[in-house]
Amino acid sequence: MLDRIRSTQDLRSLEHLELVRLADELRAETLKVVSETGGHLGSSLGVIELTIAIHAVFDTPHDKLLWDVGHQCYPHKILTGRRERMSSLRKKGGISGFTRRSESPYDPFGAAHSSTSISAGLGFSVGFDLAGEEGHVVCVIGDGAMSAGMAFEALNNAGSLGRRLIVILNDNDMSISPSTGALARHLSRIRQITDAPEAAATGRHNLFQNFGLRYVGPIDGHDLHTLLPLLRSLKEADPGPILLHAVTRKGAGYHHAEAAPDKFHGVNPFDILSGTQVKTPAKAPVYTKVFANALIAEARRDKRIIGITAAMAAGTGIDLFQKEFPDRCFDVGIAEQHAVTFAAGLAASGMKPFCAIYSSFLQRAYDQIVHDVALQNLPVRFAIDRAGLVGADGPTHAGAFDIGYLANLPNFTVMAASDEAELVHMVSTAAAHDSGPIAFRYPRGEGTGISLPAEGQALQIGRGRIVESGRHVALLSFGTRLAECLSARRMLADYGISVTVADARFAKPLDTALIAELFANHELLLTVEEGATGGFGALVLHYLAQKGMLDGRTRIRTLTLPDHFIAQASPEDMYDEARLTARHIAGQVRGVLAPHVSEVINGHTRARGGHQDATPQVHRAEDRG
Ligand SMILES: Cc1ncc(C[n+]2csc(CCOP(=O)(O)OP(=O)(O)O)c2C)c(N)n1
Ligand SMILES: CC(=O)[C@@H](O)[C@H](O)COP(=O)(O)O
Ligand SMILES: [Mg+2]
Repeated sequence: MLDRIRSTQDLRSLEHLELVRLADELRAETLKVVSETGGHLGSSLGVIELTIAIHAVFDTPHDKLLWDVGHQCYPHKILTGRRERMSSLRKKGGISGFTRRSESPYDPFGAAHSSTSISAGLGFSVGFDLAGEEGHVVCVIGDGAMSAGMAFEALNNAGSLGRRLIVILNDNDMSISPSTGALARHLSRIRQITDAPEAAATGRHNLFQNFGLRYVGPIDGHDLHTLLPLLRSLKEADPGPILLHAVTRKGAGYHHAEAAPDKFHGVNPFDILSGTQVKTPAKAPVYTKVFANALIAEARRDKRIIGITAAMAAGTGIDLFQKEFPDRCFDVGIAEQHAVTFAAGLAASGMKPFCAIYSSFLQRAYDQIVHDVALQNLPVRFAIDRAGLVGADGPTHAGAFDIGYLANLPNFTVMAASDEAELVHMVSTAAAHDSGPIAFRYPRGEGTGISLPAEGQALQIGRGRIVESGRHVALLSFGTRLAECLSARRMLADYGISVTVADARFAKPLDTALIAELFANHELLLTVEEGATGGFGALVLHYLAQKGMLDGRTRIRTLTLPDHFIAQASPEDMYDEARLTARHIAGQVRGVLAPHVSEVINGHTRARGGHQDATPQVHRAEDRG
């Protein structure tokens, strides 16, 4: 059956029973693809029937189908002309793991960050009206995504505008982990109506109806015999917003995923029979685990320490904290804005809240960071995981901007761990720092393998460290590019170029003494960061300019992420494209010095402050204080 589908037009010509058979084939194909590529399995298996029914009833791509988050879009992609390319899913040059406008007309709107579909869908609906065009808009949003404030902003507007819009709530009672919050309870109450008709009366006026949407359901989201006629009737219904409540099972049709829907939310390639995922042996602990253990150690000493996550308990390691401190741990649902201001309230009440949020998801809470935290100088601690480039999730999940968007805020202290030992110390530093907001960032994945300190030591705020000394060039790293800087140092030694490598540790407050010394005592200062332009390097330049030190005698370059979004690939390949690897750093040094390299190496450079041979007398590597 699947072989007959070249476009959704073909799908619309299938008989009912052929669609039922197609569902089995589509489920098997989705399972096979993801077992080979890895990716978001559970949510994709949960929408097989919904995907078929929507494309069978609506005239896609003219009618717009929006997938919230988009992580469940693999069956949609298989049915909309991308079947042959699915083996490239989430790989370099391959199919994205989320919907993308540039990929297909069947993807009218990109996604990956949750809870955007109703807003965008309403935009398309009003767009049809204003263009005088007939068209339907269907938004599929999960119960987890529905818990975000943005979804309610959209419902509020949709309910009042009264435009034609079909919202399908894909309710599997799961986010990544089990759904939390009052909405989850409300949905479970509504779901019970199917089992207890007498309860129907009480369920009549549910939340969605009170928002002005016609509510239909709850129905079995896996039953095509129900879905197909119902969607056809909704398509012909009078214009106005409708919410269809479809009850599904995350991982439906694959027993391993149904039994452990959290474990099968995002998977590595796996063996279908056993459900065993392929895992490369870890060379070092992952940063997330190091953070969680360090926070637990601090929380044992200080009962004011609170852990907060926005529906990413496992992803941030807060689930480990929750095991030991259930009363001091809060999963607020997909609600980053609320998480930040909730933390601000806790800080104002004398607690020590640690808000553990991925860098890219934290973008959603920027005004709360500025208005509720920075402006009031409240000591909220931000544990920013997935800083820098993350790999298969691609540009939507890149932690590219937090340095710039935090270090420009008054009262903030902004740190980046250069390795997992530094991360332990930064957790202690944040725990001890009660005079204002403080953030520390660290990447997805494994550390360097450096031995971890038995106990974290609070760092002296605003102090960086020299890791290796040299004479000609200084590499000042902010974050985990430090390892690449040390490799570049070894490469440059082969050309007779002697390199100092320093770990800035802080983007705010800057270690101005270290920067001034490095700048005064080297031919070239290079800053390196896993962030977009306008972050650490810009702040160093700003400082040197303000001090009138940019006199041309010392050269300076700032290495940052490029001014374009980098498509998914392995993190290594993405950093290669970003030109932030050791060979790029070394190449940049040689490029800048090229015309003068012999003078530089032989010490016959321009008249300078007489420090030619002095190794900068600043903080030593062992100086943790
Ligand atoms: C703003 C934002 N925060 C967090 C996430 C991480 N995330 C991806 S999927 C997901 C759970 C979504 O649950 P639901 O909408 O119910 O979809 P399901 O996986 O159950 O199909 C979360 C929290 C995200 N994508 N965007
Ligand atoms: C779809 C989504 O946003 C999450 O599932 C995200 O992909 C998790 O990222 P990590 O795999 O880095 O935890
Ligand atoms: Mg769900």
